[in-house]
Amino acid sequence: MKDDKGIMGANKEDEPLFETKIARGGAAHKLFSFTIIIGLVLIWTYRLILIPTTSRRHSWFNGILFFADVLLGFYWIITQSGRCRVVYRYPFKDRLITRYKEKLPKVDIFVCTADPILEPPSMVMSTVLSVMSYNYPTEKISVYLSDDGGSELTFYALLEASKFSKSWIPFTKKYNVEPRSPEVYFSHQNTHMDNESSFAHDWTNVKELYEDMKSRIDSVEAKGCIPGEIVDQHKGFSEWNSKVTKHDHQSIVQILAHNSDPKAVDIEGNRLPTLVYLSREKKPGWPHNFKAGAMNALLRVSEKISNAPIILNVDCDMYANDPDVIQDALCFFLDEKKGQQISYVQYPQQYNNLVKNDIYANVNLPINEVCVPIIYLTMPSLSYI
Ligand SMILES: O=c1ccn([C@@H]2O[C@H](COP(=O)(O)OP(=O)(O)O[C@H]3O[C@H](CO)[C@@H](O)[C@H](O)[C@H]3O)[C@@H](O)[C@H]2O)c(=O)[nH]1
Ligand SMILES: [Mn+2]
Repeated sequence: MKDDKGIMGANKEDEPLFETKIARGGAAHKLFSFTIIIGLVLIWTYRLILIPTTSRRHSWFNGILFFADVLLGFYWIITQSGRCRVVYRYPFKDRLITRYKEKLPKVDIFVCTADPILEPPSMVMSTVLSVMSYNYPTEKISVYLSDDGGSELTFYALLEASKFSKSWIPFTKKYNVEPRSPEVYFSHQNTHMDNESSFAHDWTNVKELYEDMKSRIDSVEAKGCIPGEIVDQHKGFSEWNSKVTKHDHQSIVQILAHNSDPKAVDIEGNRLPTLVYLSREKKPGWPHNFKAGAMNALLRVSEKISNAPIILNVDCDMYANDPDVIQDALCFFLDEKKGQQISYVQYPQQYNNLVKNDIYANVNLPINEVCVPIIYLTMPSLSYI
């Protein structure tokens, strides 16, 4: 008998957490590219050698054409850099879970919003609820909403979302529903369930709670201010007064749930993720640096509250269409051999609600469906609502 890595097979602890495979057909693509490069060089040579000398106007015009050909060829060559050696990466979540169990790291999730009119709070809450319900130990997740709109409407919406999360999170995990954005989930599954199963019962119940929450948020938004009886429900509203505007206000930080608080539990008694509202200080004349500025403020605030080693960032108009997003990313960060070289994992984005003609080509067919199709099957992606 040899050692563990011999006859007995590879030591489980040594197995990598992700695998990189080179796509097939690389040689054929290189050959194809090479023939195009030859074509390009021939066109350039043709232009250079056969510059018409009959008139100055002709040679000037031909010079411009030569320049255009060189530019187009150059751009084409640059695009080849991403296609000549396509690799696919496959994370092994099961190995991650069995190896790390209780030792899985804490994760801070940053959601940025900037304007309650352009980015309606009910939409932002679906994003927040989708990230709160990832398949990951809830006591290790902290969700921070950065509100550059400095709006009490967004704060109110987050308060509503924190109450609804007590039903939404256990529902998603019990039935493994996908996607975890309640707005997208219920708009895909909008038929009435009339059977007697416990799923149908829970589904109807949670859908009703969701619709109620959404209509409360939307009606407060339509009014443009928070009714007095709601203001009395939470001391956080005292941060707002008539002087607070989007561009001029003090820092506002409100912790709506903390996962070390034994009272912060869902309807089944499981710990809730930490949930924090942040609206960083703004003063007229001081550059706030948009999303980058918001991320800096989020780093400083989260450092004091949860200080997780891993940070996940989403825009407020996104949702994760795969609840295992965190586990997938951790396979790259925690891989014993290669993890130290990785500081950043980016998921592909897909766009929803596009107009039929997609005049700005947002659906990005060449990249999403031709160049990296397998990544879509194996990697989670963040989607725009
Ligand atoms: O002062 C600001 C301005 C924007 N945002 C947020 O930043 C995000 C992105 O802004 P958006 O205007 O929606 O830009 P998009 O073009 O939709 O987003 C793409 O482009 C951005 C800037 O290039 C990147 O930051 C995003 O991640 C990327 O998805 C949104 O959540 C905003 O709420 C702020 O937090 N503060
Ligand atoms: Mn956006």
